Amino acid sequence: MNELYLQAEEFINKTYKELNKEELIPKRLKEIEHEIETSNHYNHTFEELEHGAKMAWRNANKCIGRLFWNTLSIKDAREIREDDHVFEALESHVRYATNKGKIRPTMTIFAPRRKGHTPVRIINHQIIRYAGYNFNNEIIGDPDSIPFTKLCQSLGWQGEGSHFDLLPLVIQLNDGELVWRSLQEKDVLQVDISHPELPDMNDLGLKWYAVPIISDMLLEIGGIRYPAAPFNGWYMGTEIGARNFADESRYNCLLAVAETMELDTSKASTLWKDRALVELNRAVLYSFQKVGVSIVDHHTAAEQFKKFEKNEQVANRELTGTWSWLIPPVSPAVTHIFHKEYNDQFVSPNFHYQNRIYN
Ligand code: HEM
Ligand SMILES: N=C(Nc1cccc(CNC[C@@H]2CCCN2)c1)c1cccs1
Repeated sequence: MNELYLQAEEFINKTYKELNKEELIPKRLKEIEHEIETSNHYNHTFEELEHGAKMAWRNANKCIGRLFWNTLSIKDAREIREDDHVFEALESHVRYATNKGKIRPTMTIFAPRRKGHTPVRIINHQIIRYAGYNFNNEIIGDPDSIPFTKLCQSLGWQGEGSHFDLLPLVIQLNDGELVWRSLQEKDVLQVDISHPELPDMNDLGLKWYAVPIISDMLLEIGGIRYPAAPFNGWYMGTEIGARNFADESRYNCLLAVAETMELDTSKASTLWKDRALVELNRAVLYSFQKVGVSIVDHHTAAEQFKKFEKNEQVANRELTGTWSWLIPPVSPAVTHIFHKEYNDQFVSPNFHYQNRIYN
């Protein structure tokens, strides 16, 4: 029996049951069987695409934000074939998702792989991200972006060399040459980081973008693979405050924060790193909330995840998760997640990593 048909059958049965449309299953499976026989492919209806994308989020084992899986907004971009229209769809995604700060979880889905070809690929890791440079061992910007920044420069893009240069969009159509275009600054909401009690924190000149939009993962639904399906939610504060700003291999700010707090950094046992980390994370949450940009603290996120666990039990679905990714990087053991185990099994529909064409 055809492997693609088996995956389609499993997806249709599960989906139409969840949508209370079981009576339509036999007819739909006949249509799909015929389509696969004649073209070794089948096309999802918008409803199948929409629910499949929501199921993929629900099955994302590393995601603590899954309580809201059923609220995902889907933009159908499967008919887009020209680079100008791809760029327009991405800029439209940024504006729609940003929503002046009241972030809307959104996914734009471009054409699926067919006959070994990839109609659209987005090369960026995230739609909005800062450049990274290594000027003779002087590191500027986000070190994580150094390889992609070099690729952009090789395509003719030039940054200003600041710590927060917005990277351009880079796409590939039909496995062809790379095409790039800069985002419009006015579309990119960014938040200046200040502290509720420590005024000197402003002098660090820190800021971050409001909307994280992952654009390099492949979405698989019922055996059909969508290599370009950028998706966004809102940030959990620790992603910015405990990783992007604090990792030594990222913006490496902890010592600078400790110095503005006039902490004793002479020995580890003063726990100066922990005190700087907490205040930096408080500053991130305070700054986003002050300007009305959606963000969640790691305690609230863990409580929401607990509600998700309960909902899945009531829905009679096996919960799957990746413990090491679900625990937050700040105070993990004060969340319930730390104290339980999770079944890290893969369930389709889901997301997959895919090869990076730069390094
Ligand atoms: C709505 C707010 C959301 C929050 C607060 C949230 C939070 C997170 C966090 C903190 C991570 C770990 C990221 C890291 O440590 O680098 C994560 C991973 C992930 N999330 Fe969510 N998420 C949200 C929405 C979404 C949406 C809308 C999708 C897709 C439709 C999604 C899919 C994923 C996936 C696939 C991963 C794993 C990424 C990887 O393997 O690198 N999340 N999420
Ligand atoms: N809040 C978010 N964070 C998030 C989710 C998935 C993946 C990522 C990026 N993870 C990889 C980064 C890059 C180095 C280590 N972490 C961030 C969301 C991004 C898109 C939807 S929600």
